Amino acid sequence: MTRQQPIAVLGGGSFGTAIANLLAENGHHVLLWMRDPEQAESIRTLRQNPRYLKGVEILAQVEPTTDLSSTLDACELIFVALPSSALRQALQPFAAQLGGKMLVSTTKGIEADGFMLMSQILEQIAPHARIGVLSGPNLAREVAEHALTATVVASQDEALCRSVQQVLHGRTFRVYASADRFGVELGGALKNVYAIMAGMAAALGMGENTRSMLITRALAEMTRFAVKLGANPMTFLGLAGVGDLIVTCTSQKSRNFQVGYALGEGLSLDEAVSRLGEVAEGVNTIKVLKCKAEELQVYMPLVAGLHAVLFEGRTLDQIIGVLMRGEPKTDVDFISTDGF
Ligand SMILES: NC(=O)C1=CN([C@@H]2O[C@H](COP(=O)(O)OP(=O)(O)OC[C@H]3O[C@@H](n4cnc5c(N)ncnc54)[C@H](OP(=O)(O)O)[C@@H]3O)[C@@H](O)[C@H]2O)C=CC1
Ligand SMILES: O=C(CO)COP(=O)(O)O
Repeated sequence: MTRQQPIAVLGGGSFGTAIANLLAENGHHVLLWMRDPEQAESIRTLRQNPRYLKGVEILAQVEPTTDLSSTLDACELIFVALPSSALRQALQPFAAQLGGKMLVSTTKGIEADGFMLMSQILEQIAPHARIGVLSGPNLAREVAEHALTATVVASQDEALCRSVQQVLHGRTFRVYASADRFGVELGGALKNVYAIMAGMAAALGMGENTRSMLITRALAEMTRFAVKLGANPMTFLGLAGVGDLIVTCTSQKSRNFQVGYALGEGLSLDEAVSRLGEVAEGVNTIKVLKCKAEELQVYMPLVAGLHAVLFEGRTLDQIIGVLMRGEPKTDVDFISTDGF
């Protein structure tokens, strides 16, 4: 990739916009693809995204576009910041243009059919592309407002990791590399579910002990699940595991947390989602995860509990009772007993 070649960001939502601005700050020409011509025109003329990240100035080097085919042709490095529900449908028609490109998913969701992560979908659509993921504790607004932030680029393709580090690393944004693409991506998708629970607990006035218990047991539960799928548990101790879990379970800026908060205030799930008006991936992930955990026979009491409240007509009080009175367990699953 030459310095003159533009970099593509697909998706004109909060995260796509934040990433596009970071790249532009580092001197790159960015093609920010979105589906809505009116939104593109507003960005072109007002240098603000009218719907997402209000108040954030979009730099001149970010060029909004609605022409996906030309965007893909012009760029070798492509960040994908589309919701998980849209990624396959948006890119499948352009599969022939993706061979040899570096495709980096920033999307933290799971496709129900086949339990596929977004980078696996990219791999399926474009078997000859070079694939990576970007994930970590990266609330879009904080990234855009230059809060000191770290993230992880994960791929077995070391050159791809280096390219992403080169273009994104900057004054306020540090990019760490990992070879564990699956673990990094799974961490980003799973934590959304626990952020919904944390939002509910916050709305109900539960205390800091409760939040700490929830985060820690969530980490145990998601790690147990990931190990069953063959992931490396150590990845969950990094930014894309516990790092992202902490930020989404403690911040009102997290959309998944906000959905949980609204549920805790007594709104229905539909009301909570429509009040948000943005993507909260955890709402779909909880369904997919519950099924997969049952199929794999992984013990995930928090996931089962949230699912029961959202979709099986159980009350939160009933579920809290079940969780707290469950049989006593050991604290850390992965402590070796052979001398360490
Ligand atoms: N926001 C954050 O803090 C972070 C988000 N992420 C991940 O990034 C992904 C995107 O989230 P985010 O940017 O926040 O979401 P937003 O809700 O802010 O924006 C979603 C964007 O996707 C577009 N979109 C929706 N459906 C389609 C479609 N079928 N075709 C083309 N474009 C479509 C929307 O367009 P329109 O406006 O026209 O509907 C909008 O531009 C999620 O998986 C999220 O988990 C990752 C890290 C941080
Ligand atoms: O993934 C995120 C922060 O790392 C954003 O979380 P939300 O999608 O819940 O806003």
